[in-house]
Amino acid sequence: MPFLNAQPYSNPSQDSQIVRAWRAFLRGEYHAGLGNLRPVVGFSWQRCHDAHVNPNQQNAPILGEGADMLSSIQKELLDASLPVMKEARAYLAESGSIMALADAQARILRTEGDTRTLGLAENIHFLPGAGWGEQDCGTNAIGTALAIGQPIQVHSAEHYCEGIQRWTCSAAVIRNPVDNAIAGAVDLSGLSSSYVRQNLALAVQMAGRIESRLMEAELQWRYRLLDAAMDRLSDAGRDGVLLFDRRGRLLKANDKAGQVLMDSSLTGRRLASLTLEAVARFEGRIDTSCSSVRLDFDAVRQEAVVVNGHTLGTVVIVPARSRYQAAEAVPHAAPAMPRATAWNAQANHGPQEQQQTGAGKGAFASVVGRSAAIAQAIATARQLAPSRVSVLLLGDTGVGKEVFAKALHDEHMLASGKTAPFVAINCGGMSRELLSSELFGYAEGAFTGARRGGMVGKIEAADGGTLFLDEIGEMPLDLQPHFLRVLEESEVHRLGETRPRKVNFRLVAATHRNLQEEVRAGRFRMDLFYRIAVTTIRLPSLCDRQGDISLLVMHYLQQLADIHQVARPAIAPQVLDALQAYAWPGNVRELRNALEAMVLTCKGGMIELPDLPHTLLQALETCQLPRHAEVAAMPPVVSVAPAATLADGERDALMRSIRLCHGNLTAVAKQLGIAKSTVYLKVQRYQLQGAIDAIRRIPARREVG
Ligand SMILES: Nc1ncnc2c1ncn2[C@@H]1O[C@H](COP(=O)(O)OP(=O)(O)OP(=O)(O)O)[C@@H](O)[C@H]1O
Repeated sequence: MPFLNAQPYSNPSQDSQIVRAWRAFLRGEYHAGLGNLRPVVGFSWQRCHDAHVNPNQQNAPILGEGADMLSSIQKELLDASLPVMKEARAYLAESGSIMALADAQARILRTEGDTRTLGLAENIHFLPGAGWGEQDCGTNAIGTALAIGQPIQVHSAEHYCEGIQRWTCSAAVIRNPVDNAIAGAVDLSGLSSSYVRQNLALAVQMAGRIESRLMEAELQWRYRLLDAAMDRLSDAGRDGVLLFDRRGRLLKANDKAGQVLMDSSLTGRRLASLTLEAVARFEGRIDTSCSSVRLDFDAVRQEAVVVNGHTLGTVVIVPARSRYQAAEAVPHAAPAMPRATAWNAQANHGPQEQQQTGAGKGAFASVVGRSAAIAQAIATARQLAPSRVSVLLLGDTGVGKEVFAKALHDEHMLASGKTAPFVAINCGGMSRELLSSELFGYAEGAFTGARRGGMVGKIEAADGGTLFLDEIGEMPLDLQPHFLRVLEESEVHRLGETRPRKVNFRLVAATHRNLQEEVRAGRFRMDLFYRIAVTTIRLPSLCDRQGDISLLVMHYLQQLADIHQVARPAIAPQVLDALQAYAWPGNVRELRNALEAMVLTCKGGMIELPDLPHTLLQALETCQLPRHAEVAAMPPVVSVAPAATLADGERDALMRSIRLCHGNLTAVAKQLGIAKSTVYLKVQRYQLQGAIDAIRRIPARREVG
C-alpha cells in the first residue's frame, strides 16, 4: 500500500514540542508519538538519518543549472509551469511567499515570488540548480512530497536540517497525466514567523493546473504526430504498423498489426492476450532518437516521424511476411532448463500444465491464479459474462481489473459468437476537457485545434461491444450527468453537435476508490453510482492470495522468456521465498515488472537473490518491515479481500503479521494474541518456514541511536 499521509498540515502551536522531539531524535531517544510529531515527519527523519544527512547542514547543495542541459521532460515541465507561476506573482508578493518548481529528482528548475523573501532564501540555496531531495538537505516539503508522492507542509523544526528551520514550506507533486509518473513538485515557502496554512492548498491547486497544461501540450504532440503519420497507418497494405510517440509509448496500431504480430512472432498463444503481449515486445524498446534500428526483430522497419526538425514519434512497420512465419511451422520448443531444484521441475511445464495456471476456463484462462479468492471472483464474472449487465470492478492498482474486463468481454463474445470492439479509457489523469472529448468525441470545428472531420469518441467506438472505464471514481463531477444520460438514453452527442447518435455498449467500470464514500463526500453522483454498481466484483490484492505467487512466477518466467527470446531461467528457492514474503503493493503489475528485470539481468540461466531488483530489496527493508514502535502506531489493517476460505484468510493474516514483525514469531504471537506454540503449528501447517527464513535474511532497518 502506498503510505497515506493523513496529516498533511503542520501545527505551529506545537513548535516547542517539535524542537524537543528533534533534539531527542538526534540524541537517539526518539520513539513514535514523541512530542506530538506527525508520523509522516518521523518517517522522513528516519530516512534522512539512514541516508546520513547532516542535521547541522545550513543549506541545500547546488547540483548545477543550465538550460542547455535540461531534458525534454524538464523543458516541457518548465513550459507548462511558466504561466501558472507568473499568475501567482501578485499573491506571492502580498503574502511574502516564494515559489519553486522542482523536477522529479527535487532539483529546483525555477523560482518566483516576493523579492525580499527570495533574497533571504538565497542563504539556504532556494535557487535554480539546488537539490532539495531528502537525501540532499533532509526533511523539507519538496523532498518529502516527492518521497511520499503526496502533498505535505513542513514547518520550522520539522525540517531535519538546522539551517532550514526558520522556514515553512508546502509542496505538492506534479504527475505526468499520461502515465501518472511523478514529473516534479511545486512548492510555496515563506519564513515560519509568517506561517501561511493555505499555501498547501494553493500548491495542490497549482500542481493540478500544471498537470492540465502538461496534458494539453501532450494532446498537441499527439495531434501533430497523428496528422503526420496517418498516411503511413492507412497505406500499409498487409503490413502491420505501430505508431509510438516521442517517448516510445504506443499510440496507435493499424488493424493488421495484431494479426501480423500474432502470425509472426508468437505461437500457440491465446488471441485475447496476444496483441498485448506482442506490443509489449516493442514498448520501451523503441529507439526514439531513430538514428538506428535497435529492435531485435529482423524484418521490422522503424522510421522517425519528423516535422520541422522535431521528432514527434516513430513508426514501426512489421511486414506481413517475416521470418517468424517460417518459424511458426516449427512446434514451439522451450529452451533447455536446468532442473536443479524441485521448483525448477515444477516450473518446467509444457503447454498442458500451462493451462492449469488459471482457475478460469474459456476467456478467463488468461487470469492466472487458483486461490479461493480469485476463483470466486472468476466464478462471479463468468456468471455475469453472457448478459450485458454493467459490472463494477473493485480493487487496488495492478490487481488485474483490465485483464478481468477484457476476459468478461471475450467470454461474452465466445458465448454470442460475435466479434465486437473492446474499448478502454482511463478517467484518471486527464483534464476535464480532454476526457470529455475522448469520451464523447467532437464535431469538426468544435474548438480550436479540433481535428478536421471531428473525432469519434470512445463511447461511440465501443458501440456493439464493451466500454471499459478505468478509474471511474476520477471522472469530474460535472461530466458525470452527461455520462449518466448516455447510459440512460443509449445516445451520445459529440461535443459541438446537436444530433444524437444511438449507441449500444456494455459498461465495465473499475475503481480503486470506495465509491460509496465518494458519494457521501459529494465527489460522486449517487444516481450514477447506482447505475454503474449494478453488480460489483472485488478483485483480491496479491498479498491476499499469496498462494498464487508461485503460479504467476511460473507463468511470467515463461512469457517473459518468450517475449525477450531468451532461455527461461531457473529460479533459486530463496528467491521464490523472498517473492512470496514481499507484500506487493503494486500487485501483479509489480511482480511482472520485477520478474522482467530479473529475466533480463540474471546470469548463468539462474535467478539468484542478488538478482532481486534493488527497489524490491529496499522496499522489503524500509516499507514492508516497519519497526515495532511503528507497527503499534499504525492503524489496523482492514482486509478488503473477498471472502476466501477460512484457511486462506488465516494464512494471509499470519503472513502479514510475520512480515510486520520481521519474522520474529514471539512478536507475531503477541500481535495476534495467540500462544507461540499455536503460531509454530500454523507455520508448519501452511509451510511458511521458507518465507520466514527469507524475511529474516533481509536486514531490518537500523534503529536510531
Ligand atoms: N490474474 C492475472 N493473471 C495474469 N496477469 C495478470 C493478472 N492480474 C494482473 N495481471 C497483469 O498485471 C498487469 C496489471 O493488470 P491490469 O492493468 O489489468 O491491472 P489494473 O487493476 O487494471 O491496474 P490499474 O488499476 O492500475 O489500471 C498487466 O500486465 C496484467 O497482464
